[in-house]
Amino acid sequence: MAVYTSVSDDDLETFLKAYDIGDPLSFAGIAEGVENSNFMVRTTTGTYILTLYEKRVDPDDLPFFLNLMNHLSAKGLSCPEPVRTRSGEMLASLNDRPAAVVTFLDGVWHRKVSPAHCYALGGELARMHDLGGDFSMVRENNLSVASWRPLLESCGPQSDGVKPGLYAFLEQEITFLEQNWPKDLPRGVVHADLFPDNVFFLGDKVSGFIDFYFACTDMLVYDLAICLNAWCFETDGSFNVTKARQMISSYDAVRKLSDAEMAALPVLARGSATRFLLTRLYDWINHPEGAFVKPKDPMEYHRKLSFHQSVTSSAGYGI
Ligand SMILES: Nc1ncnc2c1ncn2[C@@H]1O[C@H](COP(=O)(O)OP(=O)(O)O)[C@@H](O)[C@H]1O
Ligand SMILES: N[C@@H](CCOP(=O)(O)O)C(=O)O
Repeated sequence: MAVYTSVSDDDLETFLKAYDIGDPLSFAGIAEGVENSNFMVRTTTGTYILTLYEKRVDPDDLPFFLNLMNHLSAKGLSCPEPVRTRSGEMLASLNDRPAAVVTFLDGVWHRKVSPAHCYALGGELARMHDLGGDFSMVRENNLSVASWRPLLESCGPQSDGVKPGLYAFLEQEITFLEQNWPKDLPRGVVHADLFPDNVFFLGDKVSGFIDFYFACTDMLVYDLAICLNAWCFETDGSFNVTKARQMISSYDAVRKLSDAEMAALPVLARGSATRFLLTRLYDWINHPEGAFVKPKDPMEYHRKLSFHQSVTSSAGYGI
């Protein structure tokens, strides 16, 4: 349940007076999500999402996220569009939290992913990268390779309580990644968390991307590596090469991948698996007793990382 901060009907009514979106008809907290408090607000003019940004989001990053969604939606990508207040602001404040209202996207996300979904995702991801090409703001990826060793150190010896030998395994992997991380690949705006729960579909077509709160400036093909991890493994841990081939080929049809980008996929997939293993491990070790958001399983990403360690070229991904 991701509603950390409650909002009363009176608070909402007063808050919405700053916007030109009509009068509230209904208002409900949204159970899904983990980072922020989200509410669905129906008004006389339509349906909107109200987000109150919680402590894991740095308020200084909010202008990047909101301007990015504004930029991409103006260019025709289906993603939440920040609604401005009557005085023209995308960012407001409610109950001592930074807050924003964005447009509601139709569609559902799929727990059971098909090759057709992967095909649709690859093309839309490439389109997002193209449309982000002239976005002028920059936000460095604070969860990239330079952050992994300090993150592991902050997990400390408790890591081995999750799996014996995990600390040494990760230390060795991080050393490999620090030495082999690509430096000269095309960069731009990446979503950086495009998991199935952040991609809505209507039928087999992508109807929108949500949750841009890890978006940053990084190697474009790193986003594809994140998607290979999040979309192409089966629940039994096996890698589905058909899904990977569908995703990579549809991406490549919209935005041509260079030989260097293709060749970098295995190391980027290792890096992406390491990133999610580490953040999940940190949350697993540090989640407060009785917290209502269940931490995600770090070992899922240990298994994914072990698979990528066995991949020697992009042929391992069906291409
Ligand atoms: N623009 C939107 N349109 C429709 N539903 C949305 C939108 N934004 C968020 N949601 C709903 O809220 C849930 C949580 O949103 P998300 O941004 O993933 O939260 P968090 O950042 O806390 O993980 C989503 O799974 C979806 O159900
Ligand atoms: N996708 C990440 C966790 C971030 O959750 P989200 O609800 O903000 O997408 C993971 O699976 O580790």
